[in-house]
Amino acid sequence: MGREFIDIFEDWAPLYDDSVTGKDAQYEKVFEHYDQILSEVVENSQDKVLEFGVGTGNLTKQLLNAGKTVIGIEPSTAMREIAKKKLPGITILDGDFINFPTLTMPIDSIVSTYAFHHLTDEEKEQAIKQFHEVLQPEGMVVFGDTMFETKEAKQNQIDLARKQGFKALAEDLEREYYPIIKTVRNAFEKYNFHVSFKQMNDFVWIISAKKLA
Ligand SMILES: C[S@@+](CC[C@H](N)C(=O)[O-])C[C@H]1O[C@@H](n2cnc3c(N)ncnc32)[C@H](O)[C@@H]1O
Repeated sequence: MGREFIDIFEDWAPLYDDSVTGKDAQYEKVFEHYDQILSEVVENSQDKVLEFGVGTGNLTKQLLNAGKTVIGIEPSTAMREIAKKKLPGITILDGDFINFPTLTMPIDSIVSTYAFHHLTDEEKEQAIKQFHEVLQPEGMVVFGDTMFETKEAKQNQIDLARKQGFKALAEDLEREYYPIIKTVRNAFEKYNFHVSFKQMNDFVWIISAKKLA
C-alpha cells in the first residue's frame, strides 16, 4: 500500500543519485547532509535489519559496510535494478511498508530514509502496528524523512519553494503525505514504542523508536 507514487520513482531512478548529491537545486536543501543522515540511521540500528524504500541502495551500502545483515524491500523495479547493479548479491525484494514477502530472519531493526511519507497517516499507523509485531524485543525503528513541527512550518516551506521558483518541490510537498511530528509521535506511542526525534536539516528528522514490551 502507499504505492501511488511509484511511477515517479520509475522515472527518477536513473537521475536519483544526482539529486542526493546536490545536483538538483530544488532538492539541495532536502538532501543537505545526506551522508550524515544515512550514517545516523546506521549508528542507531542493530544487526539484523529490514530496510524499506531502498531506492538506489545508498543506505543499504552503509549498513552492509557496518557489518549488518540487510533484507531490502523496494516497490520500484527501476530502483531495484540500480541497487542490485551497485550492490551485487544484496537481498532486495519487491514489496512496500505494508505488504512484503515473508521474512527469513528475525529482525531487530527496521530502517528507512526518505520513504515513510509515501504512506497516509492512517497507513503509517497500520505500518507501525506491524513493525511492533515484526521486531524482536527491544528492537528499533530508525527512519530519516521529511516532516514538520507544525502545519504552519510545512506551509512556510511550500511558500518558500514557490517563491524560489521550485515548482516541483512545492508540488511534491503538497502531493505526498509529509507528516506533522506530533502525529508520528502519537502513532508510535499508541503501538508501544518509546520515540525520539532529531532534526538533520530544514526538512529531515531522524525518528528513533524503541519497541517496549
Ligand atoms: C526518495 S526515495 C529514497 C531512496 C533511499 N532510501 C534514499 O534514502 O536515498 C523513496 C523510495 O521509496 C520508495 N517507495 C515509494 N512508495 C513506497 C512504499 N509505499 N513502501 C516502500 N517504499 C516506497 C520509492 O520507490 C523510492 O525508491
